Amino acid sequence: MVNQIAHDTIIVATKNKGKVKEFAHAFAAIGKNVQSMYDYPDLPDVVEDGETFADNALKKAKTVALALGIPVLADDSGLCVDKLDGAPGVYSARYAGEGATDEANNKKLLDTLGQMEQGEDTEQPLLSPAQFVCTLVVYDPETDRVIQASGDVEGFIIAEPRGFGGFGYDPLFYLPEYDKTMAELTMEEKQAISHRGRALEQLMSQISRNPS
Ligand SMILES: O=c1nc[nH]c2c1ncn2[C@H]1C[C@H](O)[C@@H](COP(=O)(O)OP(=O)(O)OP(=O)(O)O)O1
Ligand SMILES: [Mg+2]
Repeated sequence: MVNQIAHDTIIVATKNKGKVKEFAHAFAAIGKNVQSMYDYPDLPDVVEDGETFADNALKKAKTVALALGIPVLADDSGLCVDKLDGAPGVYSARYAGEGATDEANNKKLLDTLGQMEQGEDTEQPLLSPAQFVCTLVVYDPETDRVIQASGDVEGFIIAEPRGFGGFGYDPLFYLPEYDKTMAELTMEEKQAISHRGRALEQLMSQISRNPS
């Protein structure tokens, strides 16, 4: 990548428009454009069958980088809920089934937690601790070099969605220190504290410490 950081355009192996917006915003700050898999319609599909975020991120970065012949960044991320023993985890995107919408995944999460709560003596429904987790991988097809970075953020799942920013599970992810959900933060605020923002910071510092 490191090569790639020298270029004006960063290619991100994603089809998630929410991620594309966040990366575009982050890289604009250092004068870089972002392209995604939508800019290269003939790319092969990537089956995300890894057991970890890192496995899937590497698979996405490598598949697209080998197809294009240049370094590529990929993001694999998800929501881990304590009460669900870390689920949906790497299955976050398809929690409610293959190709599920964010709305369907959010509904499934609330239904699942709601069912678990029946019979529980709880005053505060659904304040289940949870983490967002993100692993970023850059793969350079010329050198076979891999750079990996991760980030996470702690919060709580709330019973009613709040806010219209962000994407995915953001409206259900409550941050007590802000008294807001992730979907009620501005993009700058989200970036400063999110799993993706933290992973990106770690990635950039690795690259600046170890350029090639
Ligand atoms: O900041 C976030 N705010 C809310 N939800 C989030 C976030 N970050 C990941 N998530 C959720 C969305 C999706 O359900 C799953 C990611 O799955 P993941 O496979 O990495 O991404 P994806 O399939 O949407 O796009 P792609 O693989 O093309 O990058 O975790
Ligand atoms: Mg995916």
